[in-house]
Amino acid sequence: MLTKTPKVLISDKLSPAAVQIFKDRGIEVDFRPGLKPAELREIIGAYDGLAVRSATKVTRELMEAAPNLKVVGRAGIGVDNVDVTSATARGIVVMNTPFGNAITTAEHAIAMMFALARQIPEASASTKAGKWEKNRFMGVELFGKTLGLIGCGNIGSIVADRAIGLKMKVIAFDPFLSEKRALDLGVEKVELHDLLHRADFVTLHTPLTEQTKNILSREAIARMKPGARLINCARGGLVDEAALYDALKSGHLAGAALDVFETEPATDSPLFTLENVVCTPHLGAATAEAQENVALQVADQMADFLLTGAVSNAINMPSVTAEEAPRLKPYMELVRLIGGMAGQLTAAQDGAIKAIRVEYEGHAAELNHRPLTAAALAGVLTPLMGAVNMVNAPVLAKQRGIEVAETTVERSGEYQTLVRLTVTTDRYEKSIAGTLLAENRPRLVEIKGIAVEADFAPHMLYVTNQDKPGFIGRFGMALAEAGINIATFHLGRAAPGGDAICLVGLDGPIPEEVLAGVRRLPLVVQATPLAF
Ligand SMILES: NC(=O)C1=CN([C@@H]2O[C@H](COP(=O)(O)OP(=O)(O)OC[C@H]3O[C@@H](n4cnc5c(N)ncnc54)[C@H](O)[C@@H]3O)[C@@H](O)[C@H]2O)C=CC1
Ligand SMILES: O=C(O)CCC(=O)C(=O)O
Repeated sequence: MLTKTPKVLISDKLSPAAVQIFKDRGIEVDFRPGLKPAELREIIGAYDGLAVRSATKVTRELMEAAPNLKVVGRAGIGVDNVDVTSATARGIVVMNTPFGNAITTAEHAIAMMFALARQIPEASASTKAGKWEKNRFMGVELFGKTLGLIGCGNIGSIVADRAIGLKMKVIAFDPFLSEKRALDLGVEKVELHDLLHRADFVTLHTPLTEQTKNILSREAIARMKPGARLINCARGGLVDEAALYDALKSGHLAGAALDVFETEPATDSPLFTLENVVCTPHLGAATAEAQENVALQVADQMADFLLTGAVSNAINMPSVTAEEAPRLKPYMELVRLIGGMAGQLTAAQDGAIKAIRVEYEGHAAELNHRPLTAAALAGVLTPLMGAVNMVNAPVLAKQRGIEVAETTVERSGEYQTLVRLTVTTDRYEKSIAGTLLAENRPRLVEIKGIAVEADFAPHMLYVTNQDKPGFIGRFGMALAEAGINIATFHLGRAAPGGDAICLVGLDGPIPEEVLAGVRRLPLVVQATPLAF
């Protein structure tokens, strides 16, 4: 959430509805579709948000030039034009609009199937050329034919529904499709080789990922039923275009309808020379309704995020609803503080973190924990690794083999609400707990199981000492002699004469030589400056 007016750039042709939403929500917006990559890199540094369709390539290089960028919004479904890994590493939220253009794209796939079955584009061109070639265009019926869906998610299932209405038999290959869902949709779940062997029409509806890339390889195309027809309204990289050309040219396949291509814009392709190929220029989502839907949705989602912290349809972070965002806000601050304290103490003692556990007690147990845990991780990791936020923290923790656990205890203990964070390193386990007081004021209540009640201050000094007479006087003198004012002073101990803690709020950072002096005092075990 920002304190200054956020600034958003729209770099692709989005419906003007998006511009209006941003303006209405009080966000500064620039609408500049068609910028060249170098031009975009030059200006992106000024923006908090970037809204795109598929033309803008949101690369690592672009994001490196965007220190203020917090969110990339994709007005559409596929995010293969966004380097999500780099965005996550830089703490940038990537959102899409998973439903707004699904019906439109499914309708396009059905339209392409009809176009293929009845050779409509060729017949139209011939008729307009005054040829009246009634005998040239002999089609096939869809009725009773088998349609094979590769990918049966949002779009695939709408295609299935429409195809069943056309009395086609629908079979689907999708490893994530449950038998129950398949039954509900009225489709038969099959393996890919079975689908290729049986389908008269094959239609692709998967995202382009490392797993799906080239899913219709030369071998897979060779296994398709002779005379089958292929429809691709998903992504070009799913199909081996050279192998498809050969299969169409040899007559193994009867036709293909392609909305998407390996390289776009596709202005030249051997496939364009074939009569039995129908092409559209990535028009799957191109209806007035779909474009209005995705533009409104992306602008609202981005505005919610920038103005309130609410997160919907993010690819790389847990959701936070608009209702939850204000309730979570004070807890975000609390976990940032206790996480930051744990991180600073860990950094000072130089231990490799093995595990981080976050416990939510009382009211805190009722909240949406995933974003809170992500914010707590960010708090811990920032002092160790630099700018970490709740987007990249879980990934960074995983990369470093840190085990992350959450627990909830619904009944309250001494405090109505409590969050306790425990960091386990090679050498120790250290926990810090905090609560929220009236007006959501964060309050530290426990360090290493020792009760210490303290407010957080921008500059603090954390000292552990032996609980013996003389420490407080010598410590106070050491600071006083250096002209350092103690703003707040809190003590806690495990047992009389045992380990003790002293937490001091200071008006400014403690100078190195004074810190060294404190560390040399008798009874002091360690002293760590903290900044929040
Ligand atoms: N031509 C166009 O203008 C448009 C194209 N699209 C493309 O359509 C794709 C699908 O969109 P939705 O259906 O909304 O996505 P979705 O996420 O709802 O469905 C994708 C389905 O693919 C399945 N899948 C994943 N890996 C698979 C694999 N290895 N083999 C088989 N199935 C696999 C998933 O389980 C999921 O059910 C998008 O990712 C996008 O690339 C989307 C909108 C417009
Ligand atoms: O924005 C567009 O026109 C393309 C839509 C698309 O490919 C998608 O939503 O994945």
